[in-house]
Order: sequence, then structure tokens, then C-alpha cells
Amino acid sequence: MITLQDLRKVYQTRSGEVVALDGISLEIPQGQIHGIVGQSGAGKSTLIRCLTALERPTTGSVIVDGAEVSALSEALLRQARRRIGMVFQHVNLFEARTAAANIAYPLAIAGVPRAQRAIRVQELLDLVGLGDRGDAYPAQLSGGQKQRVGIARALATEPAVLLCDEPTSALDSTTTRQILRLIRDVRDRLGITVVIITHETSVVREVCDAATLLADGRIVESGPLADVVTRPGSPLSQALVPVPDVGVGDQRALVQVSAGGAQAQIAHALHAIATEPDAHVVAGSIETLGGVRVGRWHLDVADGDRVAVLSRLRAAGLAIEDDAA
Ligand SMILES: Nc1ncnc2c1ncn2[C@@H]1O[C@H](COP(=O)(O)OP(=O)(O)OP(=O)(O)O)[C@@H](O)[C@H]1O
Repeated sequence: MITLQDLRKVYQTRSGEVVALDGISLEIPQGQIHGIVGQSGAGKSTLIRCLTALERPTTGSVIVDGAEVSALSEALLRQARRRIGMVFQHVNLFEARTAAANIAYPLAIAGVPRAQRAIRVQELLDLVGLGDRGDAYPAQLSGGQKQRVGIARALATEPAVLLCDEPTSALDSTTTRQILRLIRDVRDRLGITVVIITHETSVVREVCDAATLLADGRIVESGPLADVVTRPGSPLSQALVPVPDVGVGDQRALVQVSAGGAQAQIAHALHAIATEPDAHVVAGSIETLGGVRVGRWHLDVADGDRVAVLSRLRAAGLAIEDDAA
């Protein structure tokens, strides 16, 4: 549904060139919820602006729903943009219009007749769980409800792709979870492809099927969560399934080990750790992410036996992530 080919974006500034995106190639299949994560300045906003053709890439191409948006004329671009819905951190609703009128706005622009508009708006209000709040003005809605209106408005013209730019950054954790659940629900019902730009790995954990980690305009890592979290040495896996903090005063040279896959593999790893006389667990966690089980542990390994212990753990299927010694 979305193909990025060797995308490069260079800004000319007074102090010289800024390479915001550098050789980005990515495929996002239809119906996937794909998280783009990265720290401030990684290039996330530039990427989303290239996807909507608000920004033209310096080189490379952006293909959304079969149309090369990076090469379209303005007239064709307007049509293509209707196939892309946008959800922002700050919803920017018209304060003087009701929720229903806000959702109707893109339909009016698209020339949908008034009677049809009313039916579609009610469908959309129902879809986002605001079936009886169509007459409310934005000031009468909570932050989460405003975001629901924002999502309904983005879906009004039946886009094939929903681009969400930090959709929950302004919301508390409970509302965040509800909005992410709504996004997943919308994907399940409509089969829409969703891209979520976020700096919060918790958003990826909660809702994404796949993720891409950006740093300095480049892809550090990308893939379905089930693949990423079981990849030894994966920075995304480290960010998504962090090992619990080791208490202060317990800062000896620790070894981080991990295992991933089915429950049997975790059980095998736990057994190997528990029966290893020269290593003990200082901190650890086991979680299910992307449908697979992932375990990560900090082990205190007796100094003299390190090589033998690590080779036994490796033989038992554990990955040695980080040997601090
Ligand atoms: N219009 C612009 N002109 C010049 N440089 C820009 C412009 N927009 C972005 N940049 C630069 O491009 C790089 C990537 O910026 P971008 O805003 O895409 O990152 P980001 O990951 O979205 O960051 P944040 O999470 O802070 O929004 C940064 O170095 C930024 O300073």
C-alpha cells in the first residue's frame, strides 16, 4: 500500500545542507499498523510530510495506493490526498462548528450532497463511539473525544491510508489506550493501512504490527514486531522490551541475555538459567509482543567462569545481548 524507494530529503539552510532523510526504503502492506519511531530530529515529521506530498523528496519516490505522490501534478495530488487521512496530535477542530459539522467538512469539500453527508457523518460518529455527541461543540468534548472526532474527520473521504502524527502525545495514559484501541478497531473493520509516527515505544507496543526505527534520517531497523523482538542485539527490541532497572548498588558487571519465540523456548531458557550454578538473575522480564514471547534477563555471572557459563547459556538457545565485562 505504501512504498518508499531510496527516499532522500535535503534542506538548504543558511548554515548549510541538512540531510533529514537519507536512503529510506520501506514497504508497508495493506491493513498493517506500522509505527515509525525515533528521537527528536530523526526525520519522522519529514517522512510524513513526504507521504502526503506536503514536501517533495530531493530524490527517490513515494508510492501510496498505486500513485506516485512524489511525481503528481497539483490537480492529481489533490485527488490522491483524499486517499490519505491525517490525524494530528492537536486536533484543530473548528470551534464554532459541532462535531458533526467538523466531520462533514471534508465531505462538503469533496462535493458529497447534503443528504448523503448526514448519513455518512452519523456512520462515522457511530464508528468512533460518539453516536450521540454529534451536536456537541469542541469545547464541550474531552481531549479523547476531540481526537475521536479528528479520526472520524480523517476517515470521512474513505481513505486507503491513515497517517497519524503523534496521535496520543497530548492524552493521558488511559485515554491513549482507548484511542489506540479505536485505531486498531478501525483498521480491523475497514482494512485501512495505518502509519503512526511516535516518539513513544509504548504506542508501538500497544497497537503496531510492525515498526521502523529512524535515527539521523536513516532506518536503523524495521520489521514485523514478532521478528524484531526476537532478533538478538536488536535496538528496537531493547526499546520495546526493556529489561527492568537493576537496583542502585547492584552495578556489578552484568550480562544481558534474551530468548524469544514460543512458550516452550522461554521455559527452556528459564530452566537453563535456573540450573546454571555460576549465574543468577538480578533483573528480568517476560512479555508477549507481536504474538511471541520475549524474555530478557540481567545475570550476575561469576568472574572466573564467564566463558564457560556463557557458552552453556548460548547452547541452551539464549542470545547474549550485552556482556558488560
Ligand atoms: N523546513 C526545514 N528546514 C530545514 N531543516 C529542517 C526542516 N524541517 C526539518 N529539518 C531538519 O531535518 C531533521 C529532521 O527533522 P524532523 O522534524 O523530520 O524530525 P522529527 O523526527 O520529526 O523530530 P521531532 O520528533 O522533534 O518532530 C532535523 O535535523 C531538522 O532540524
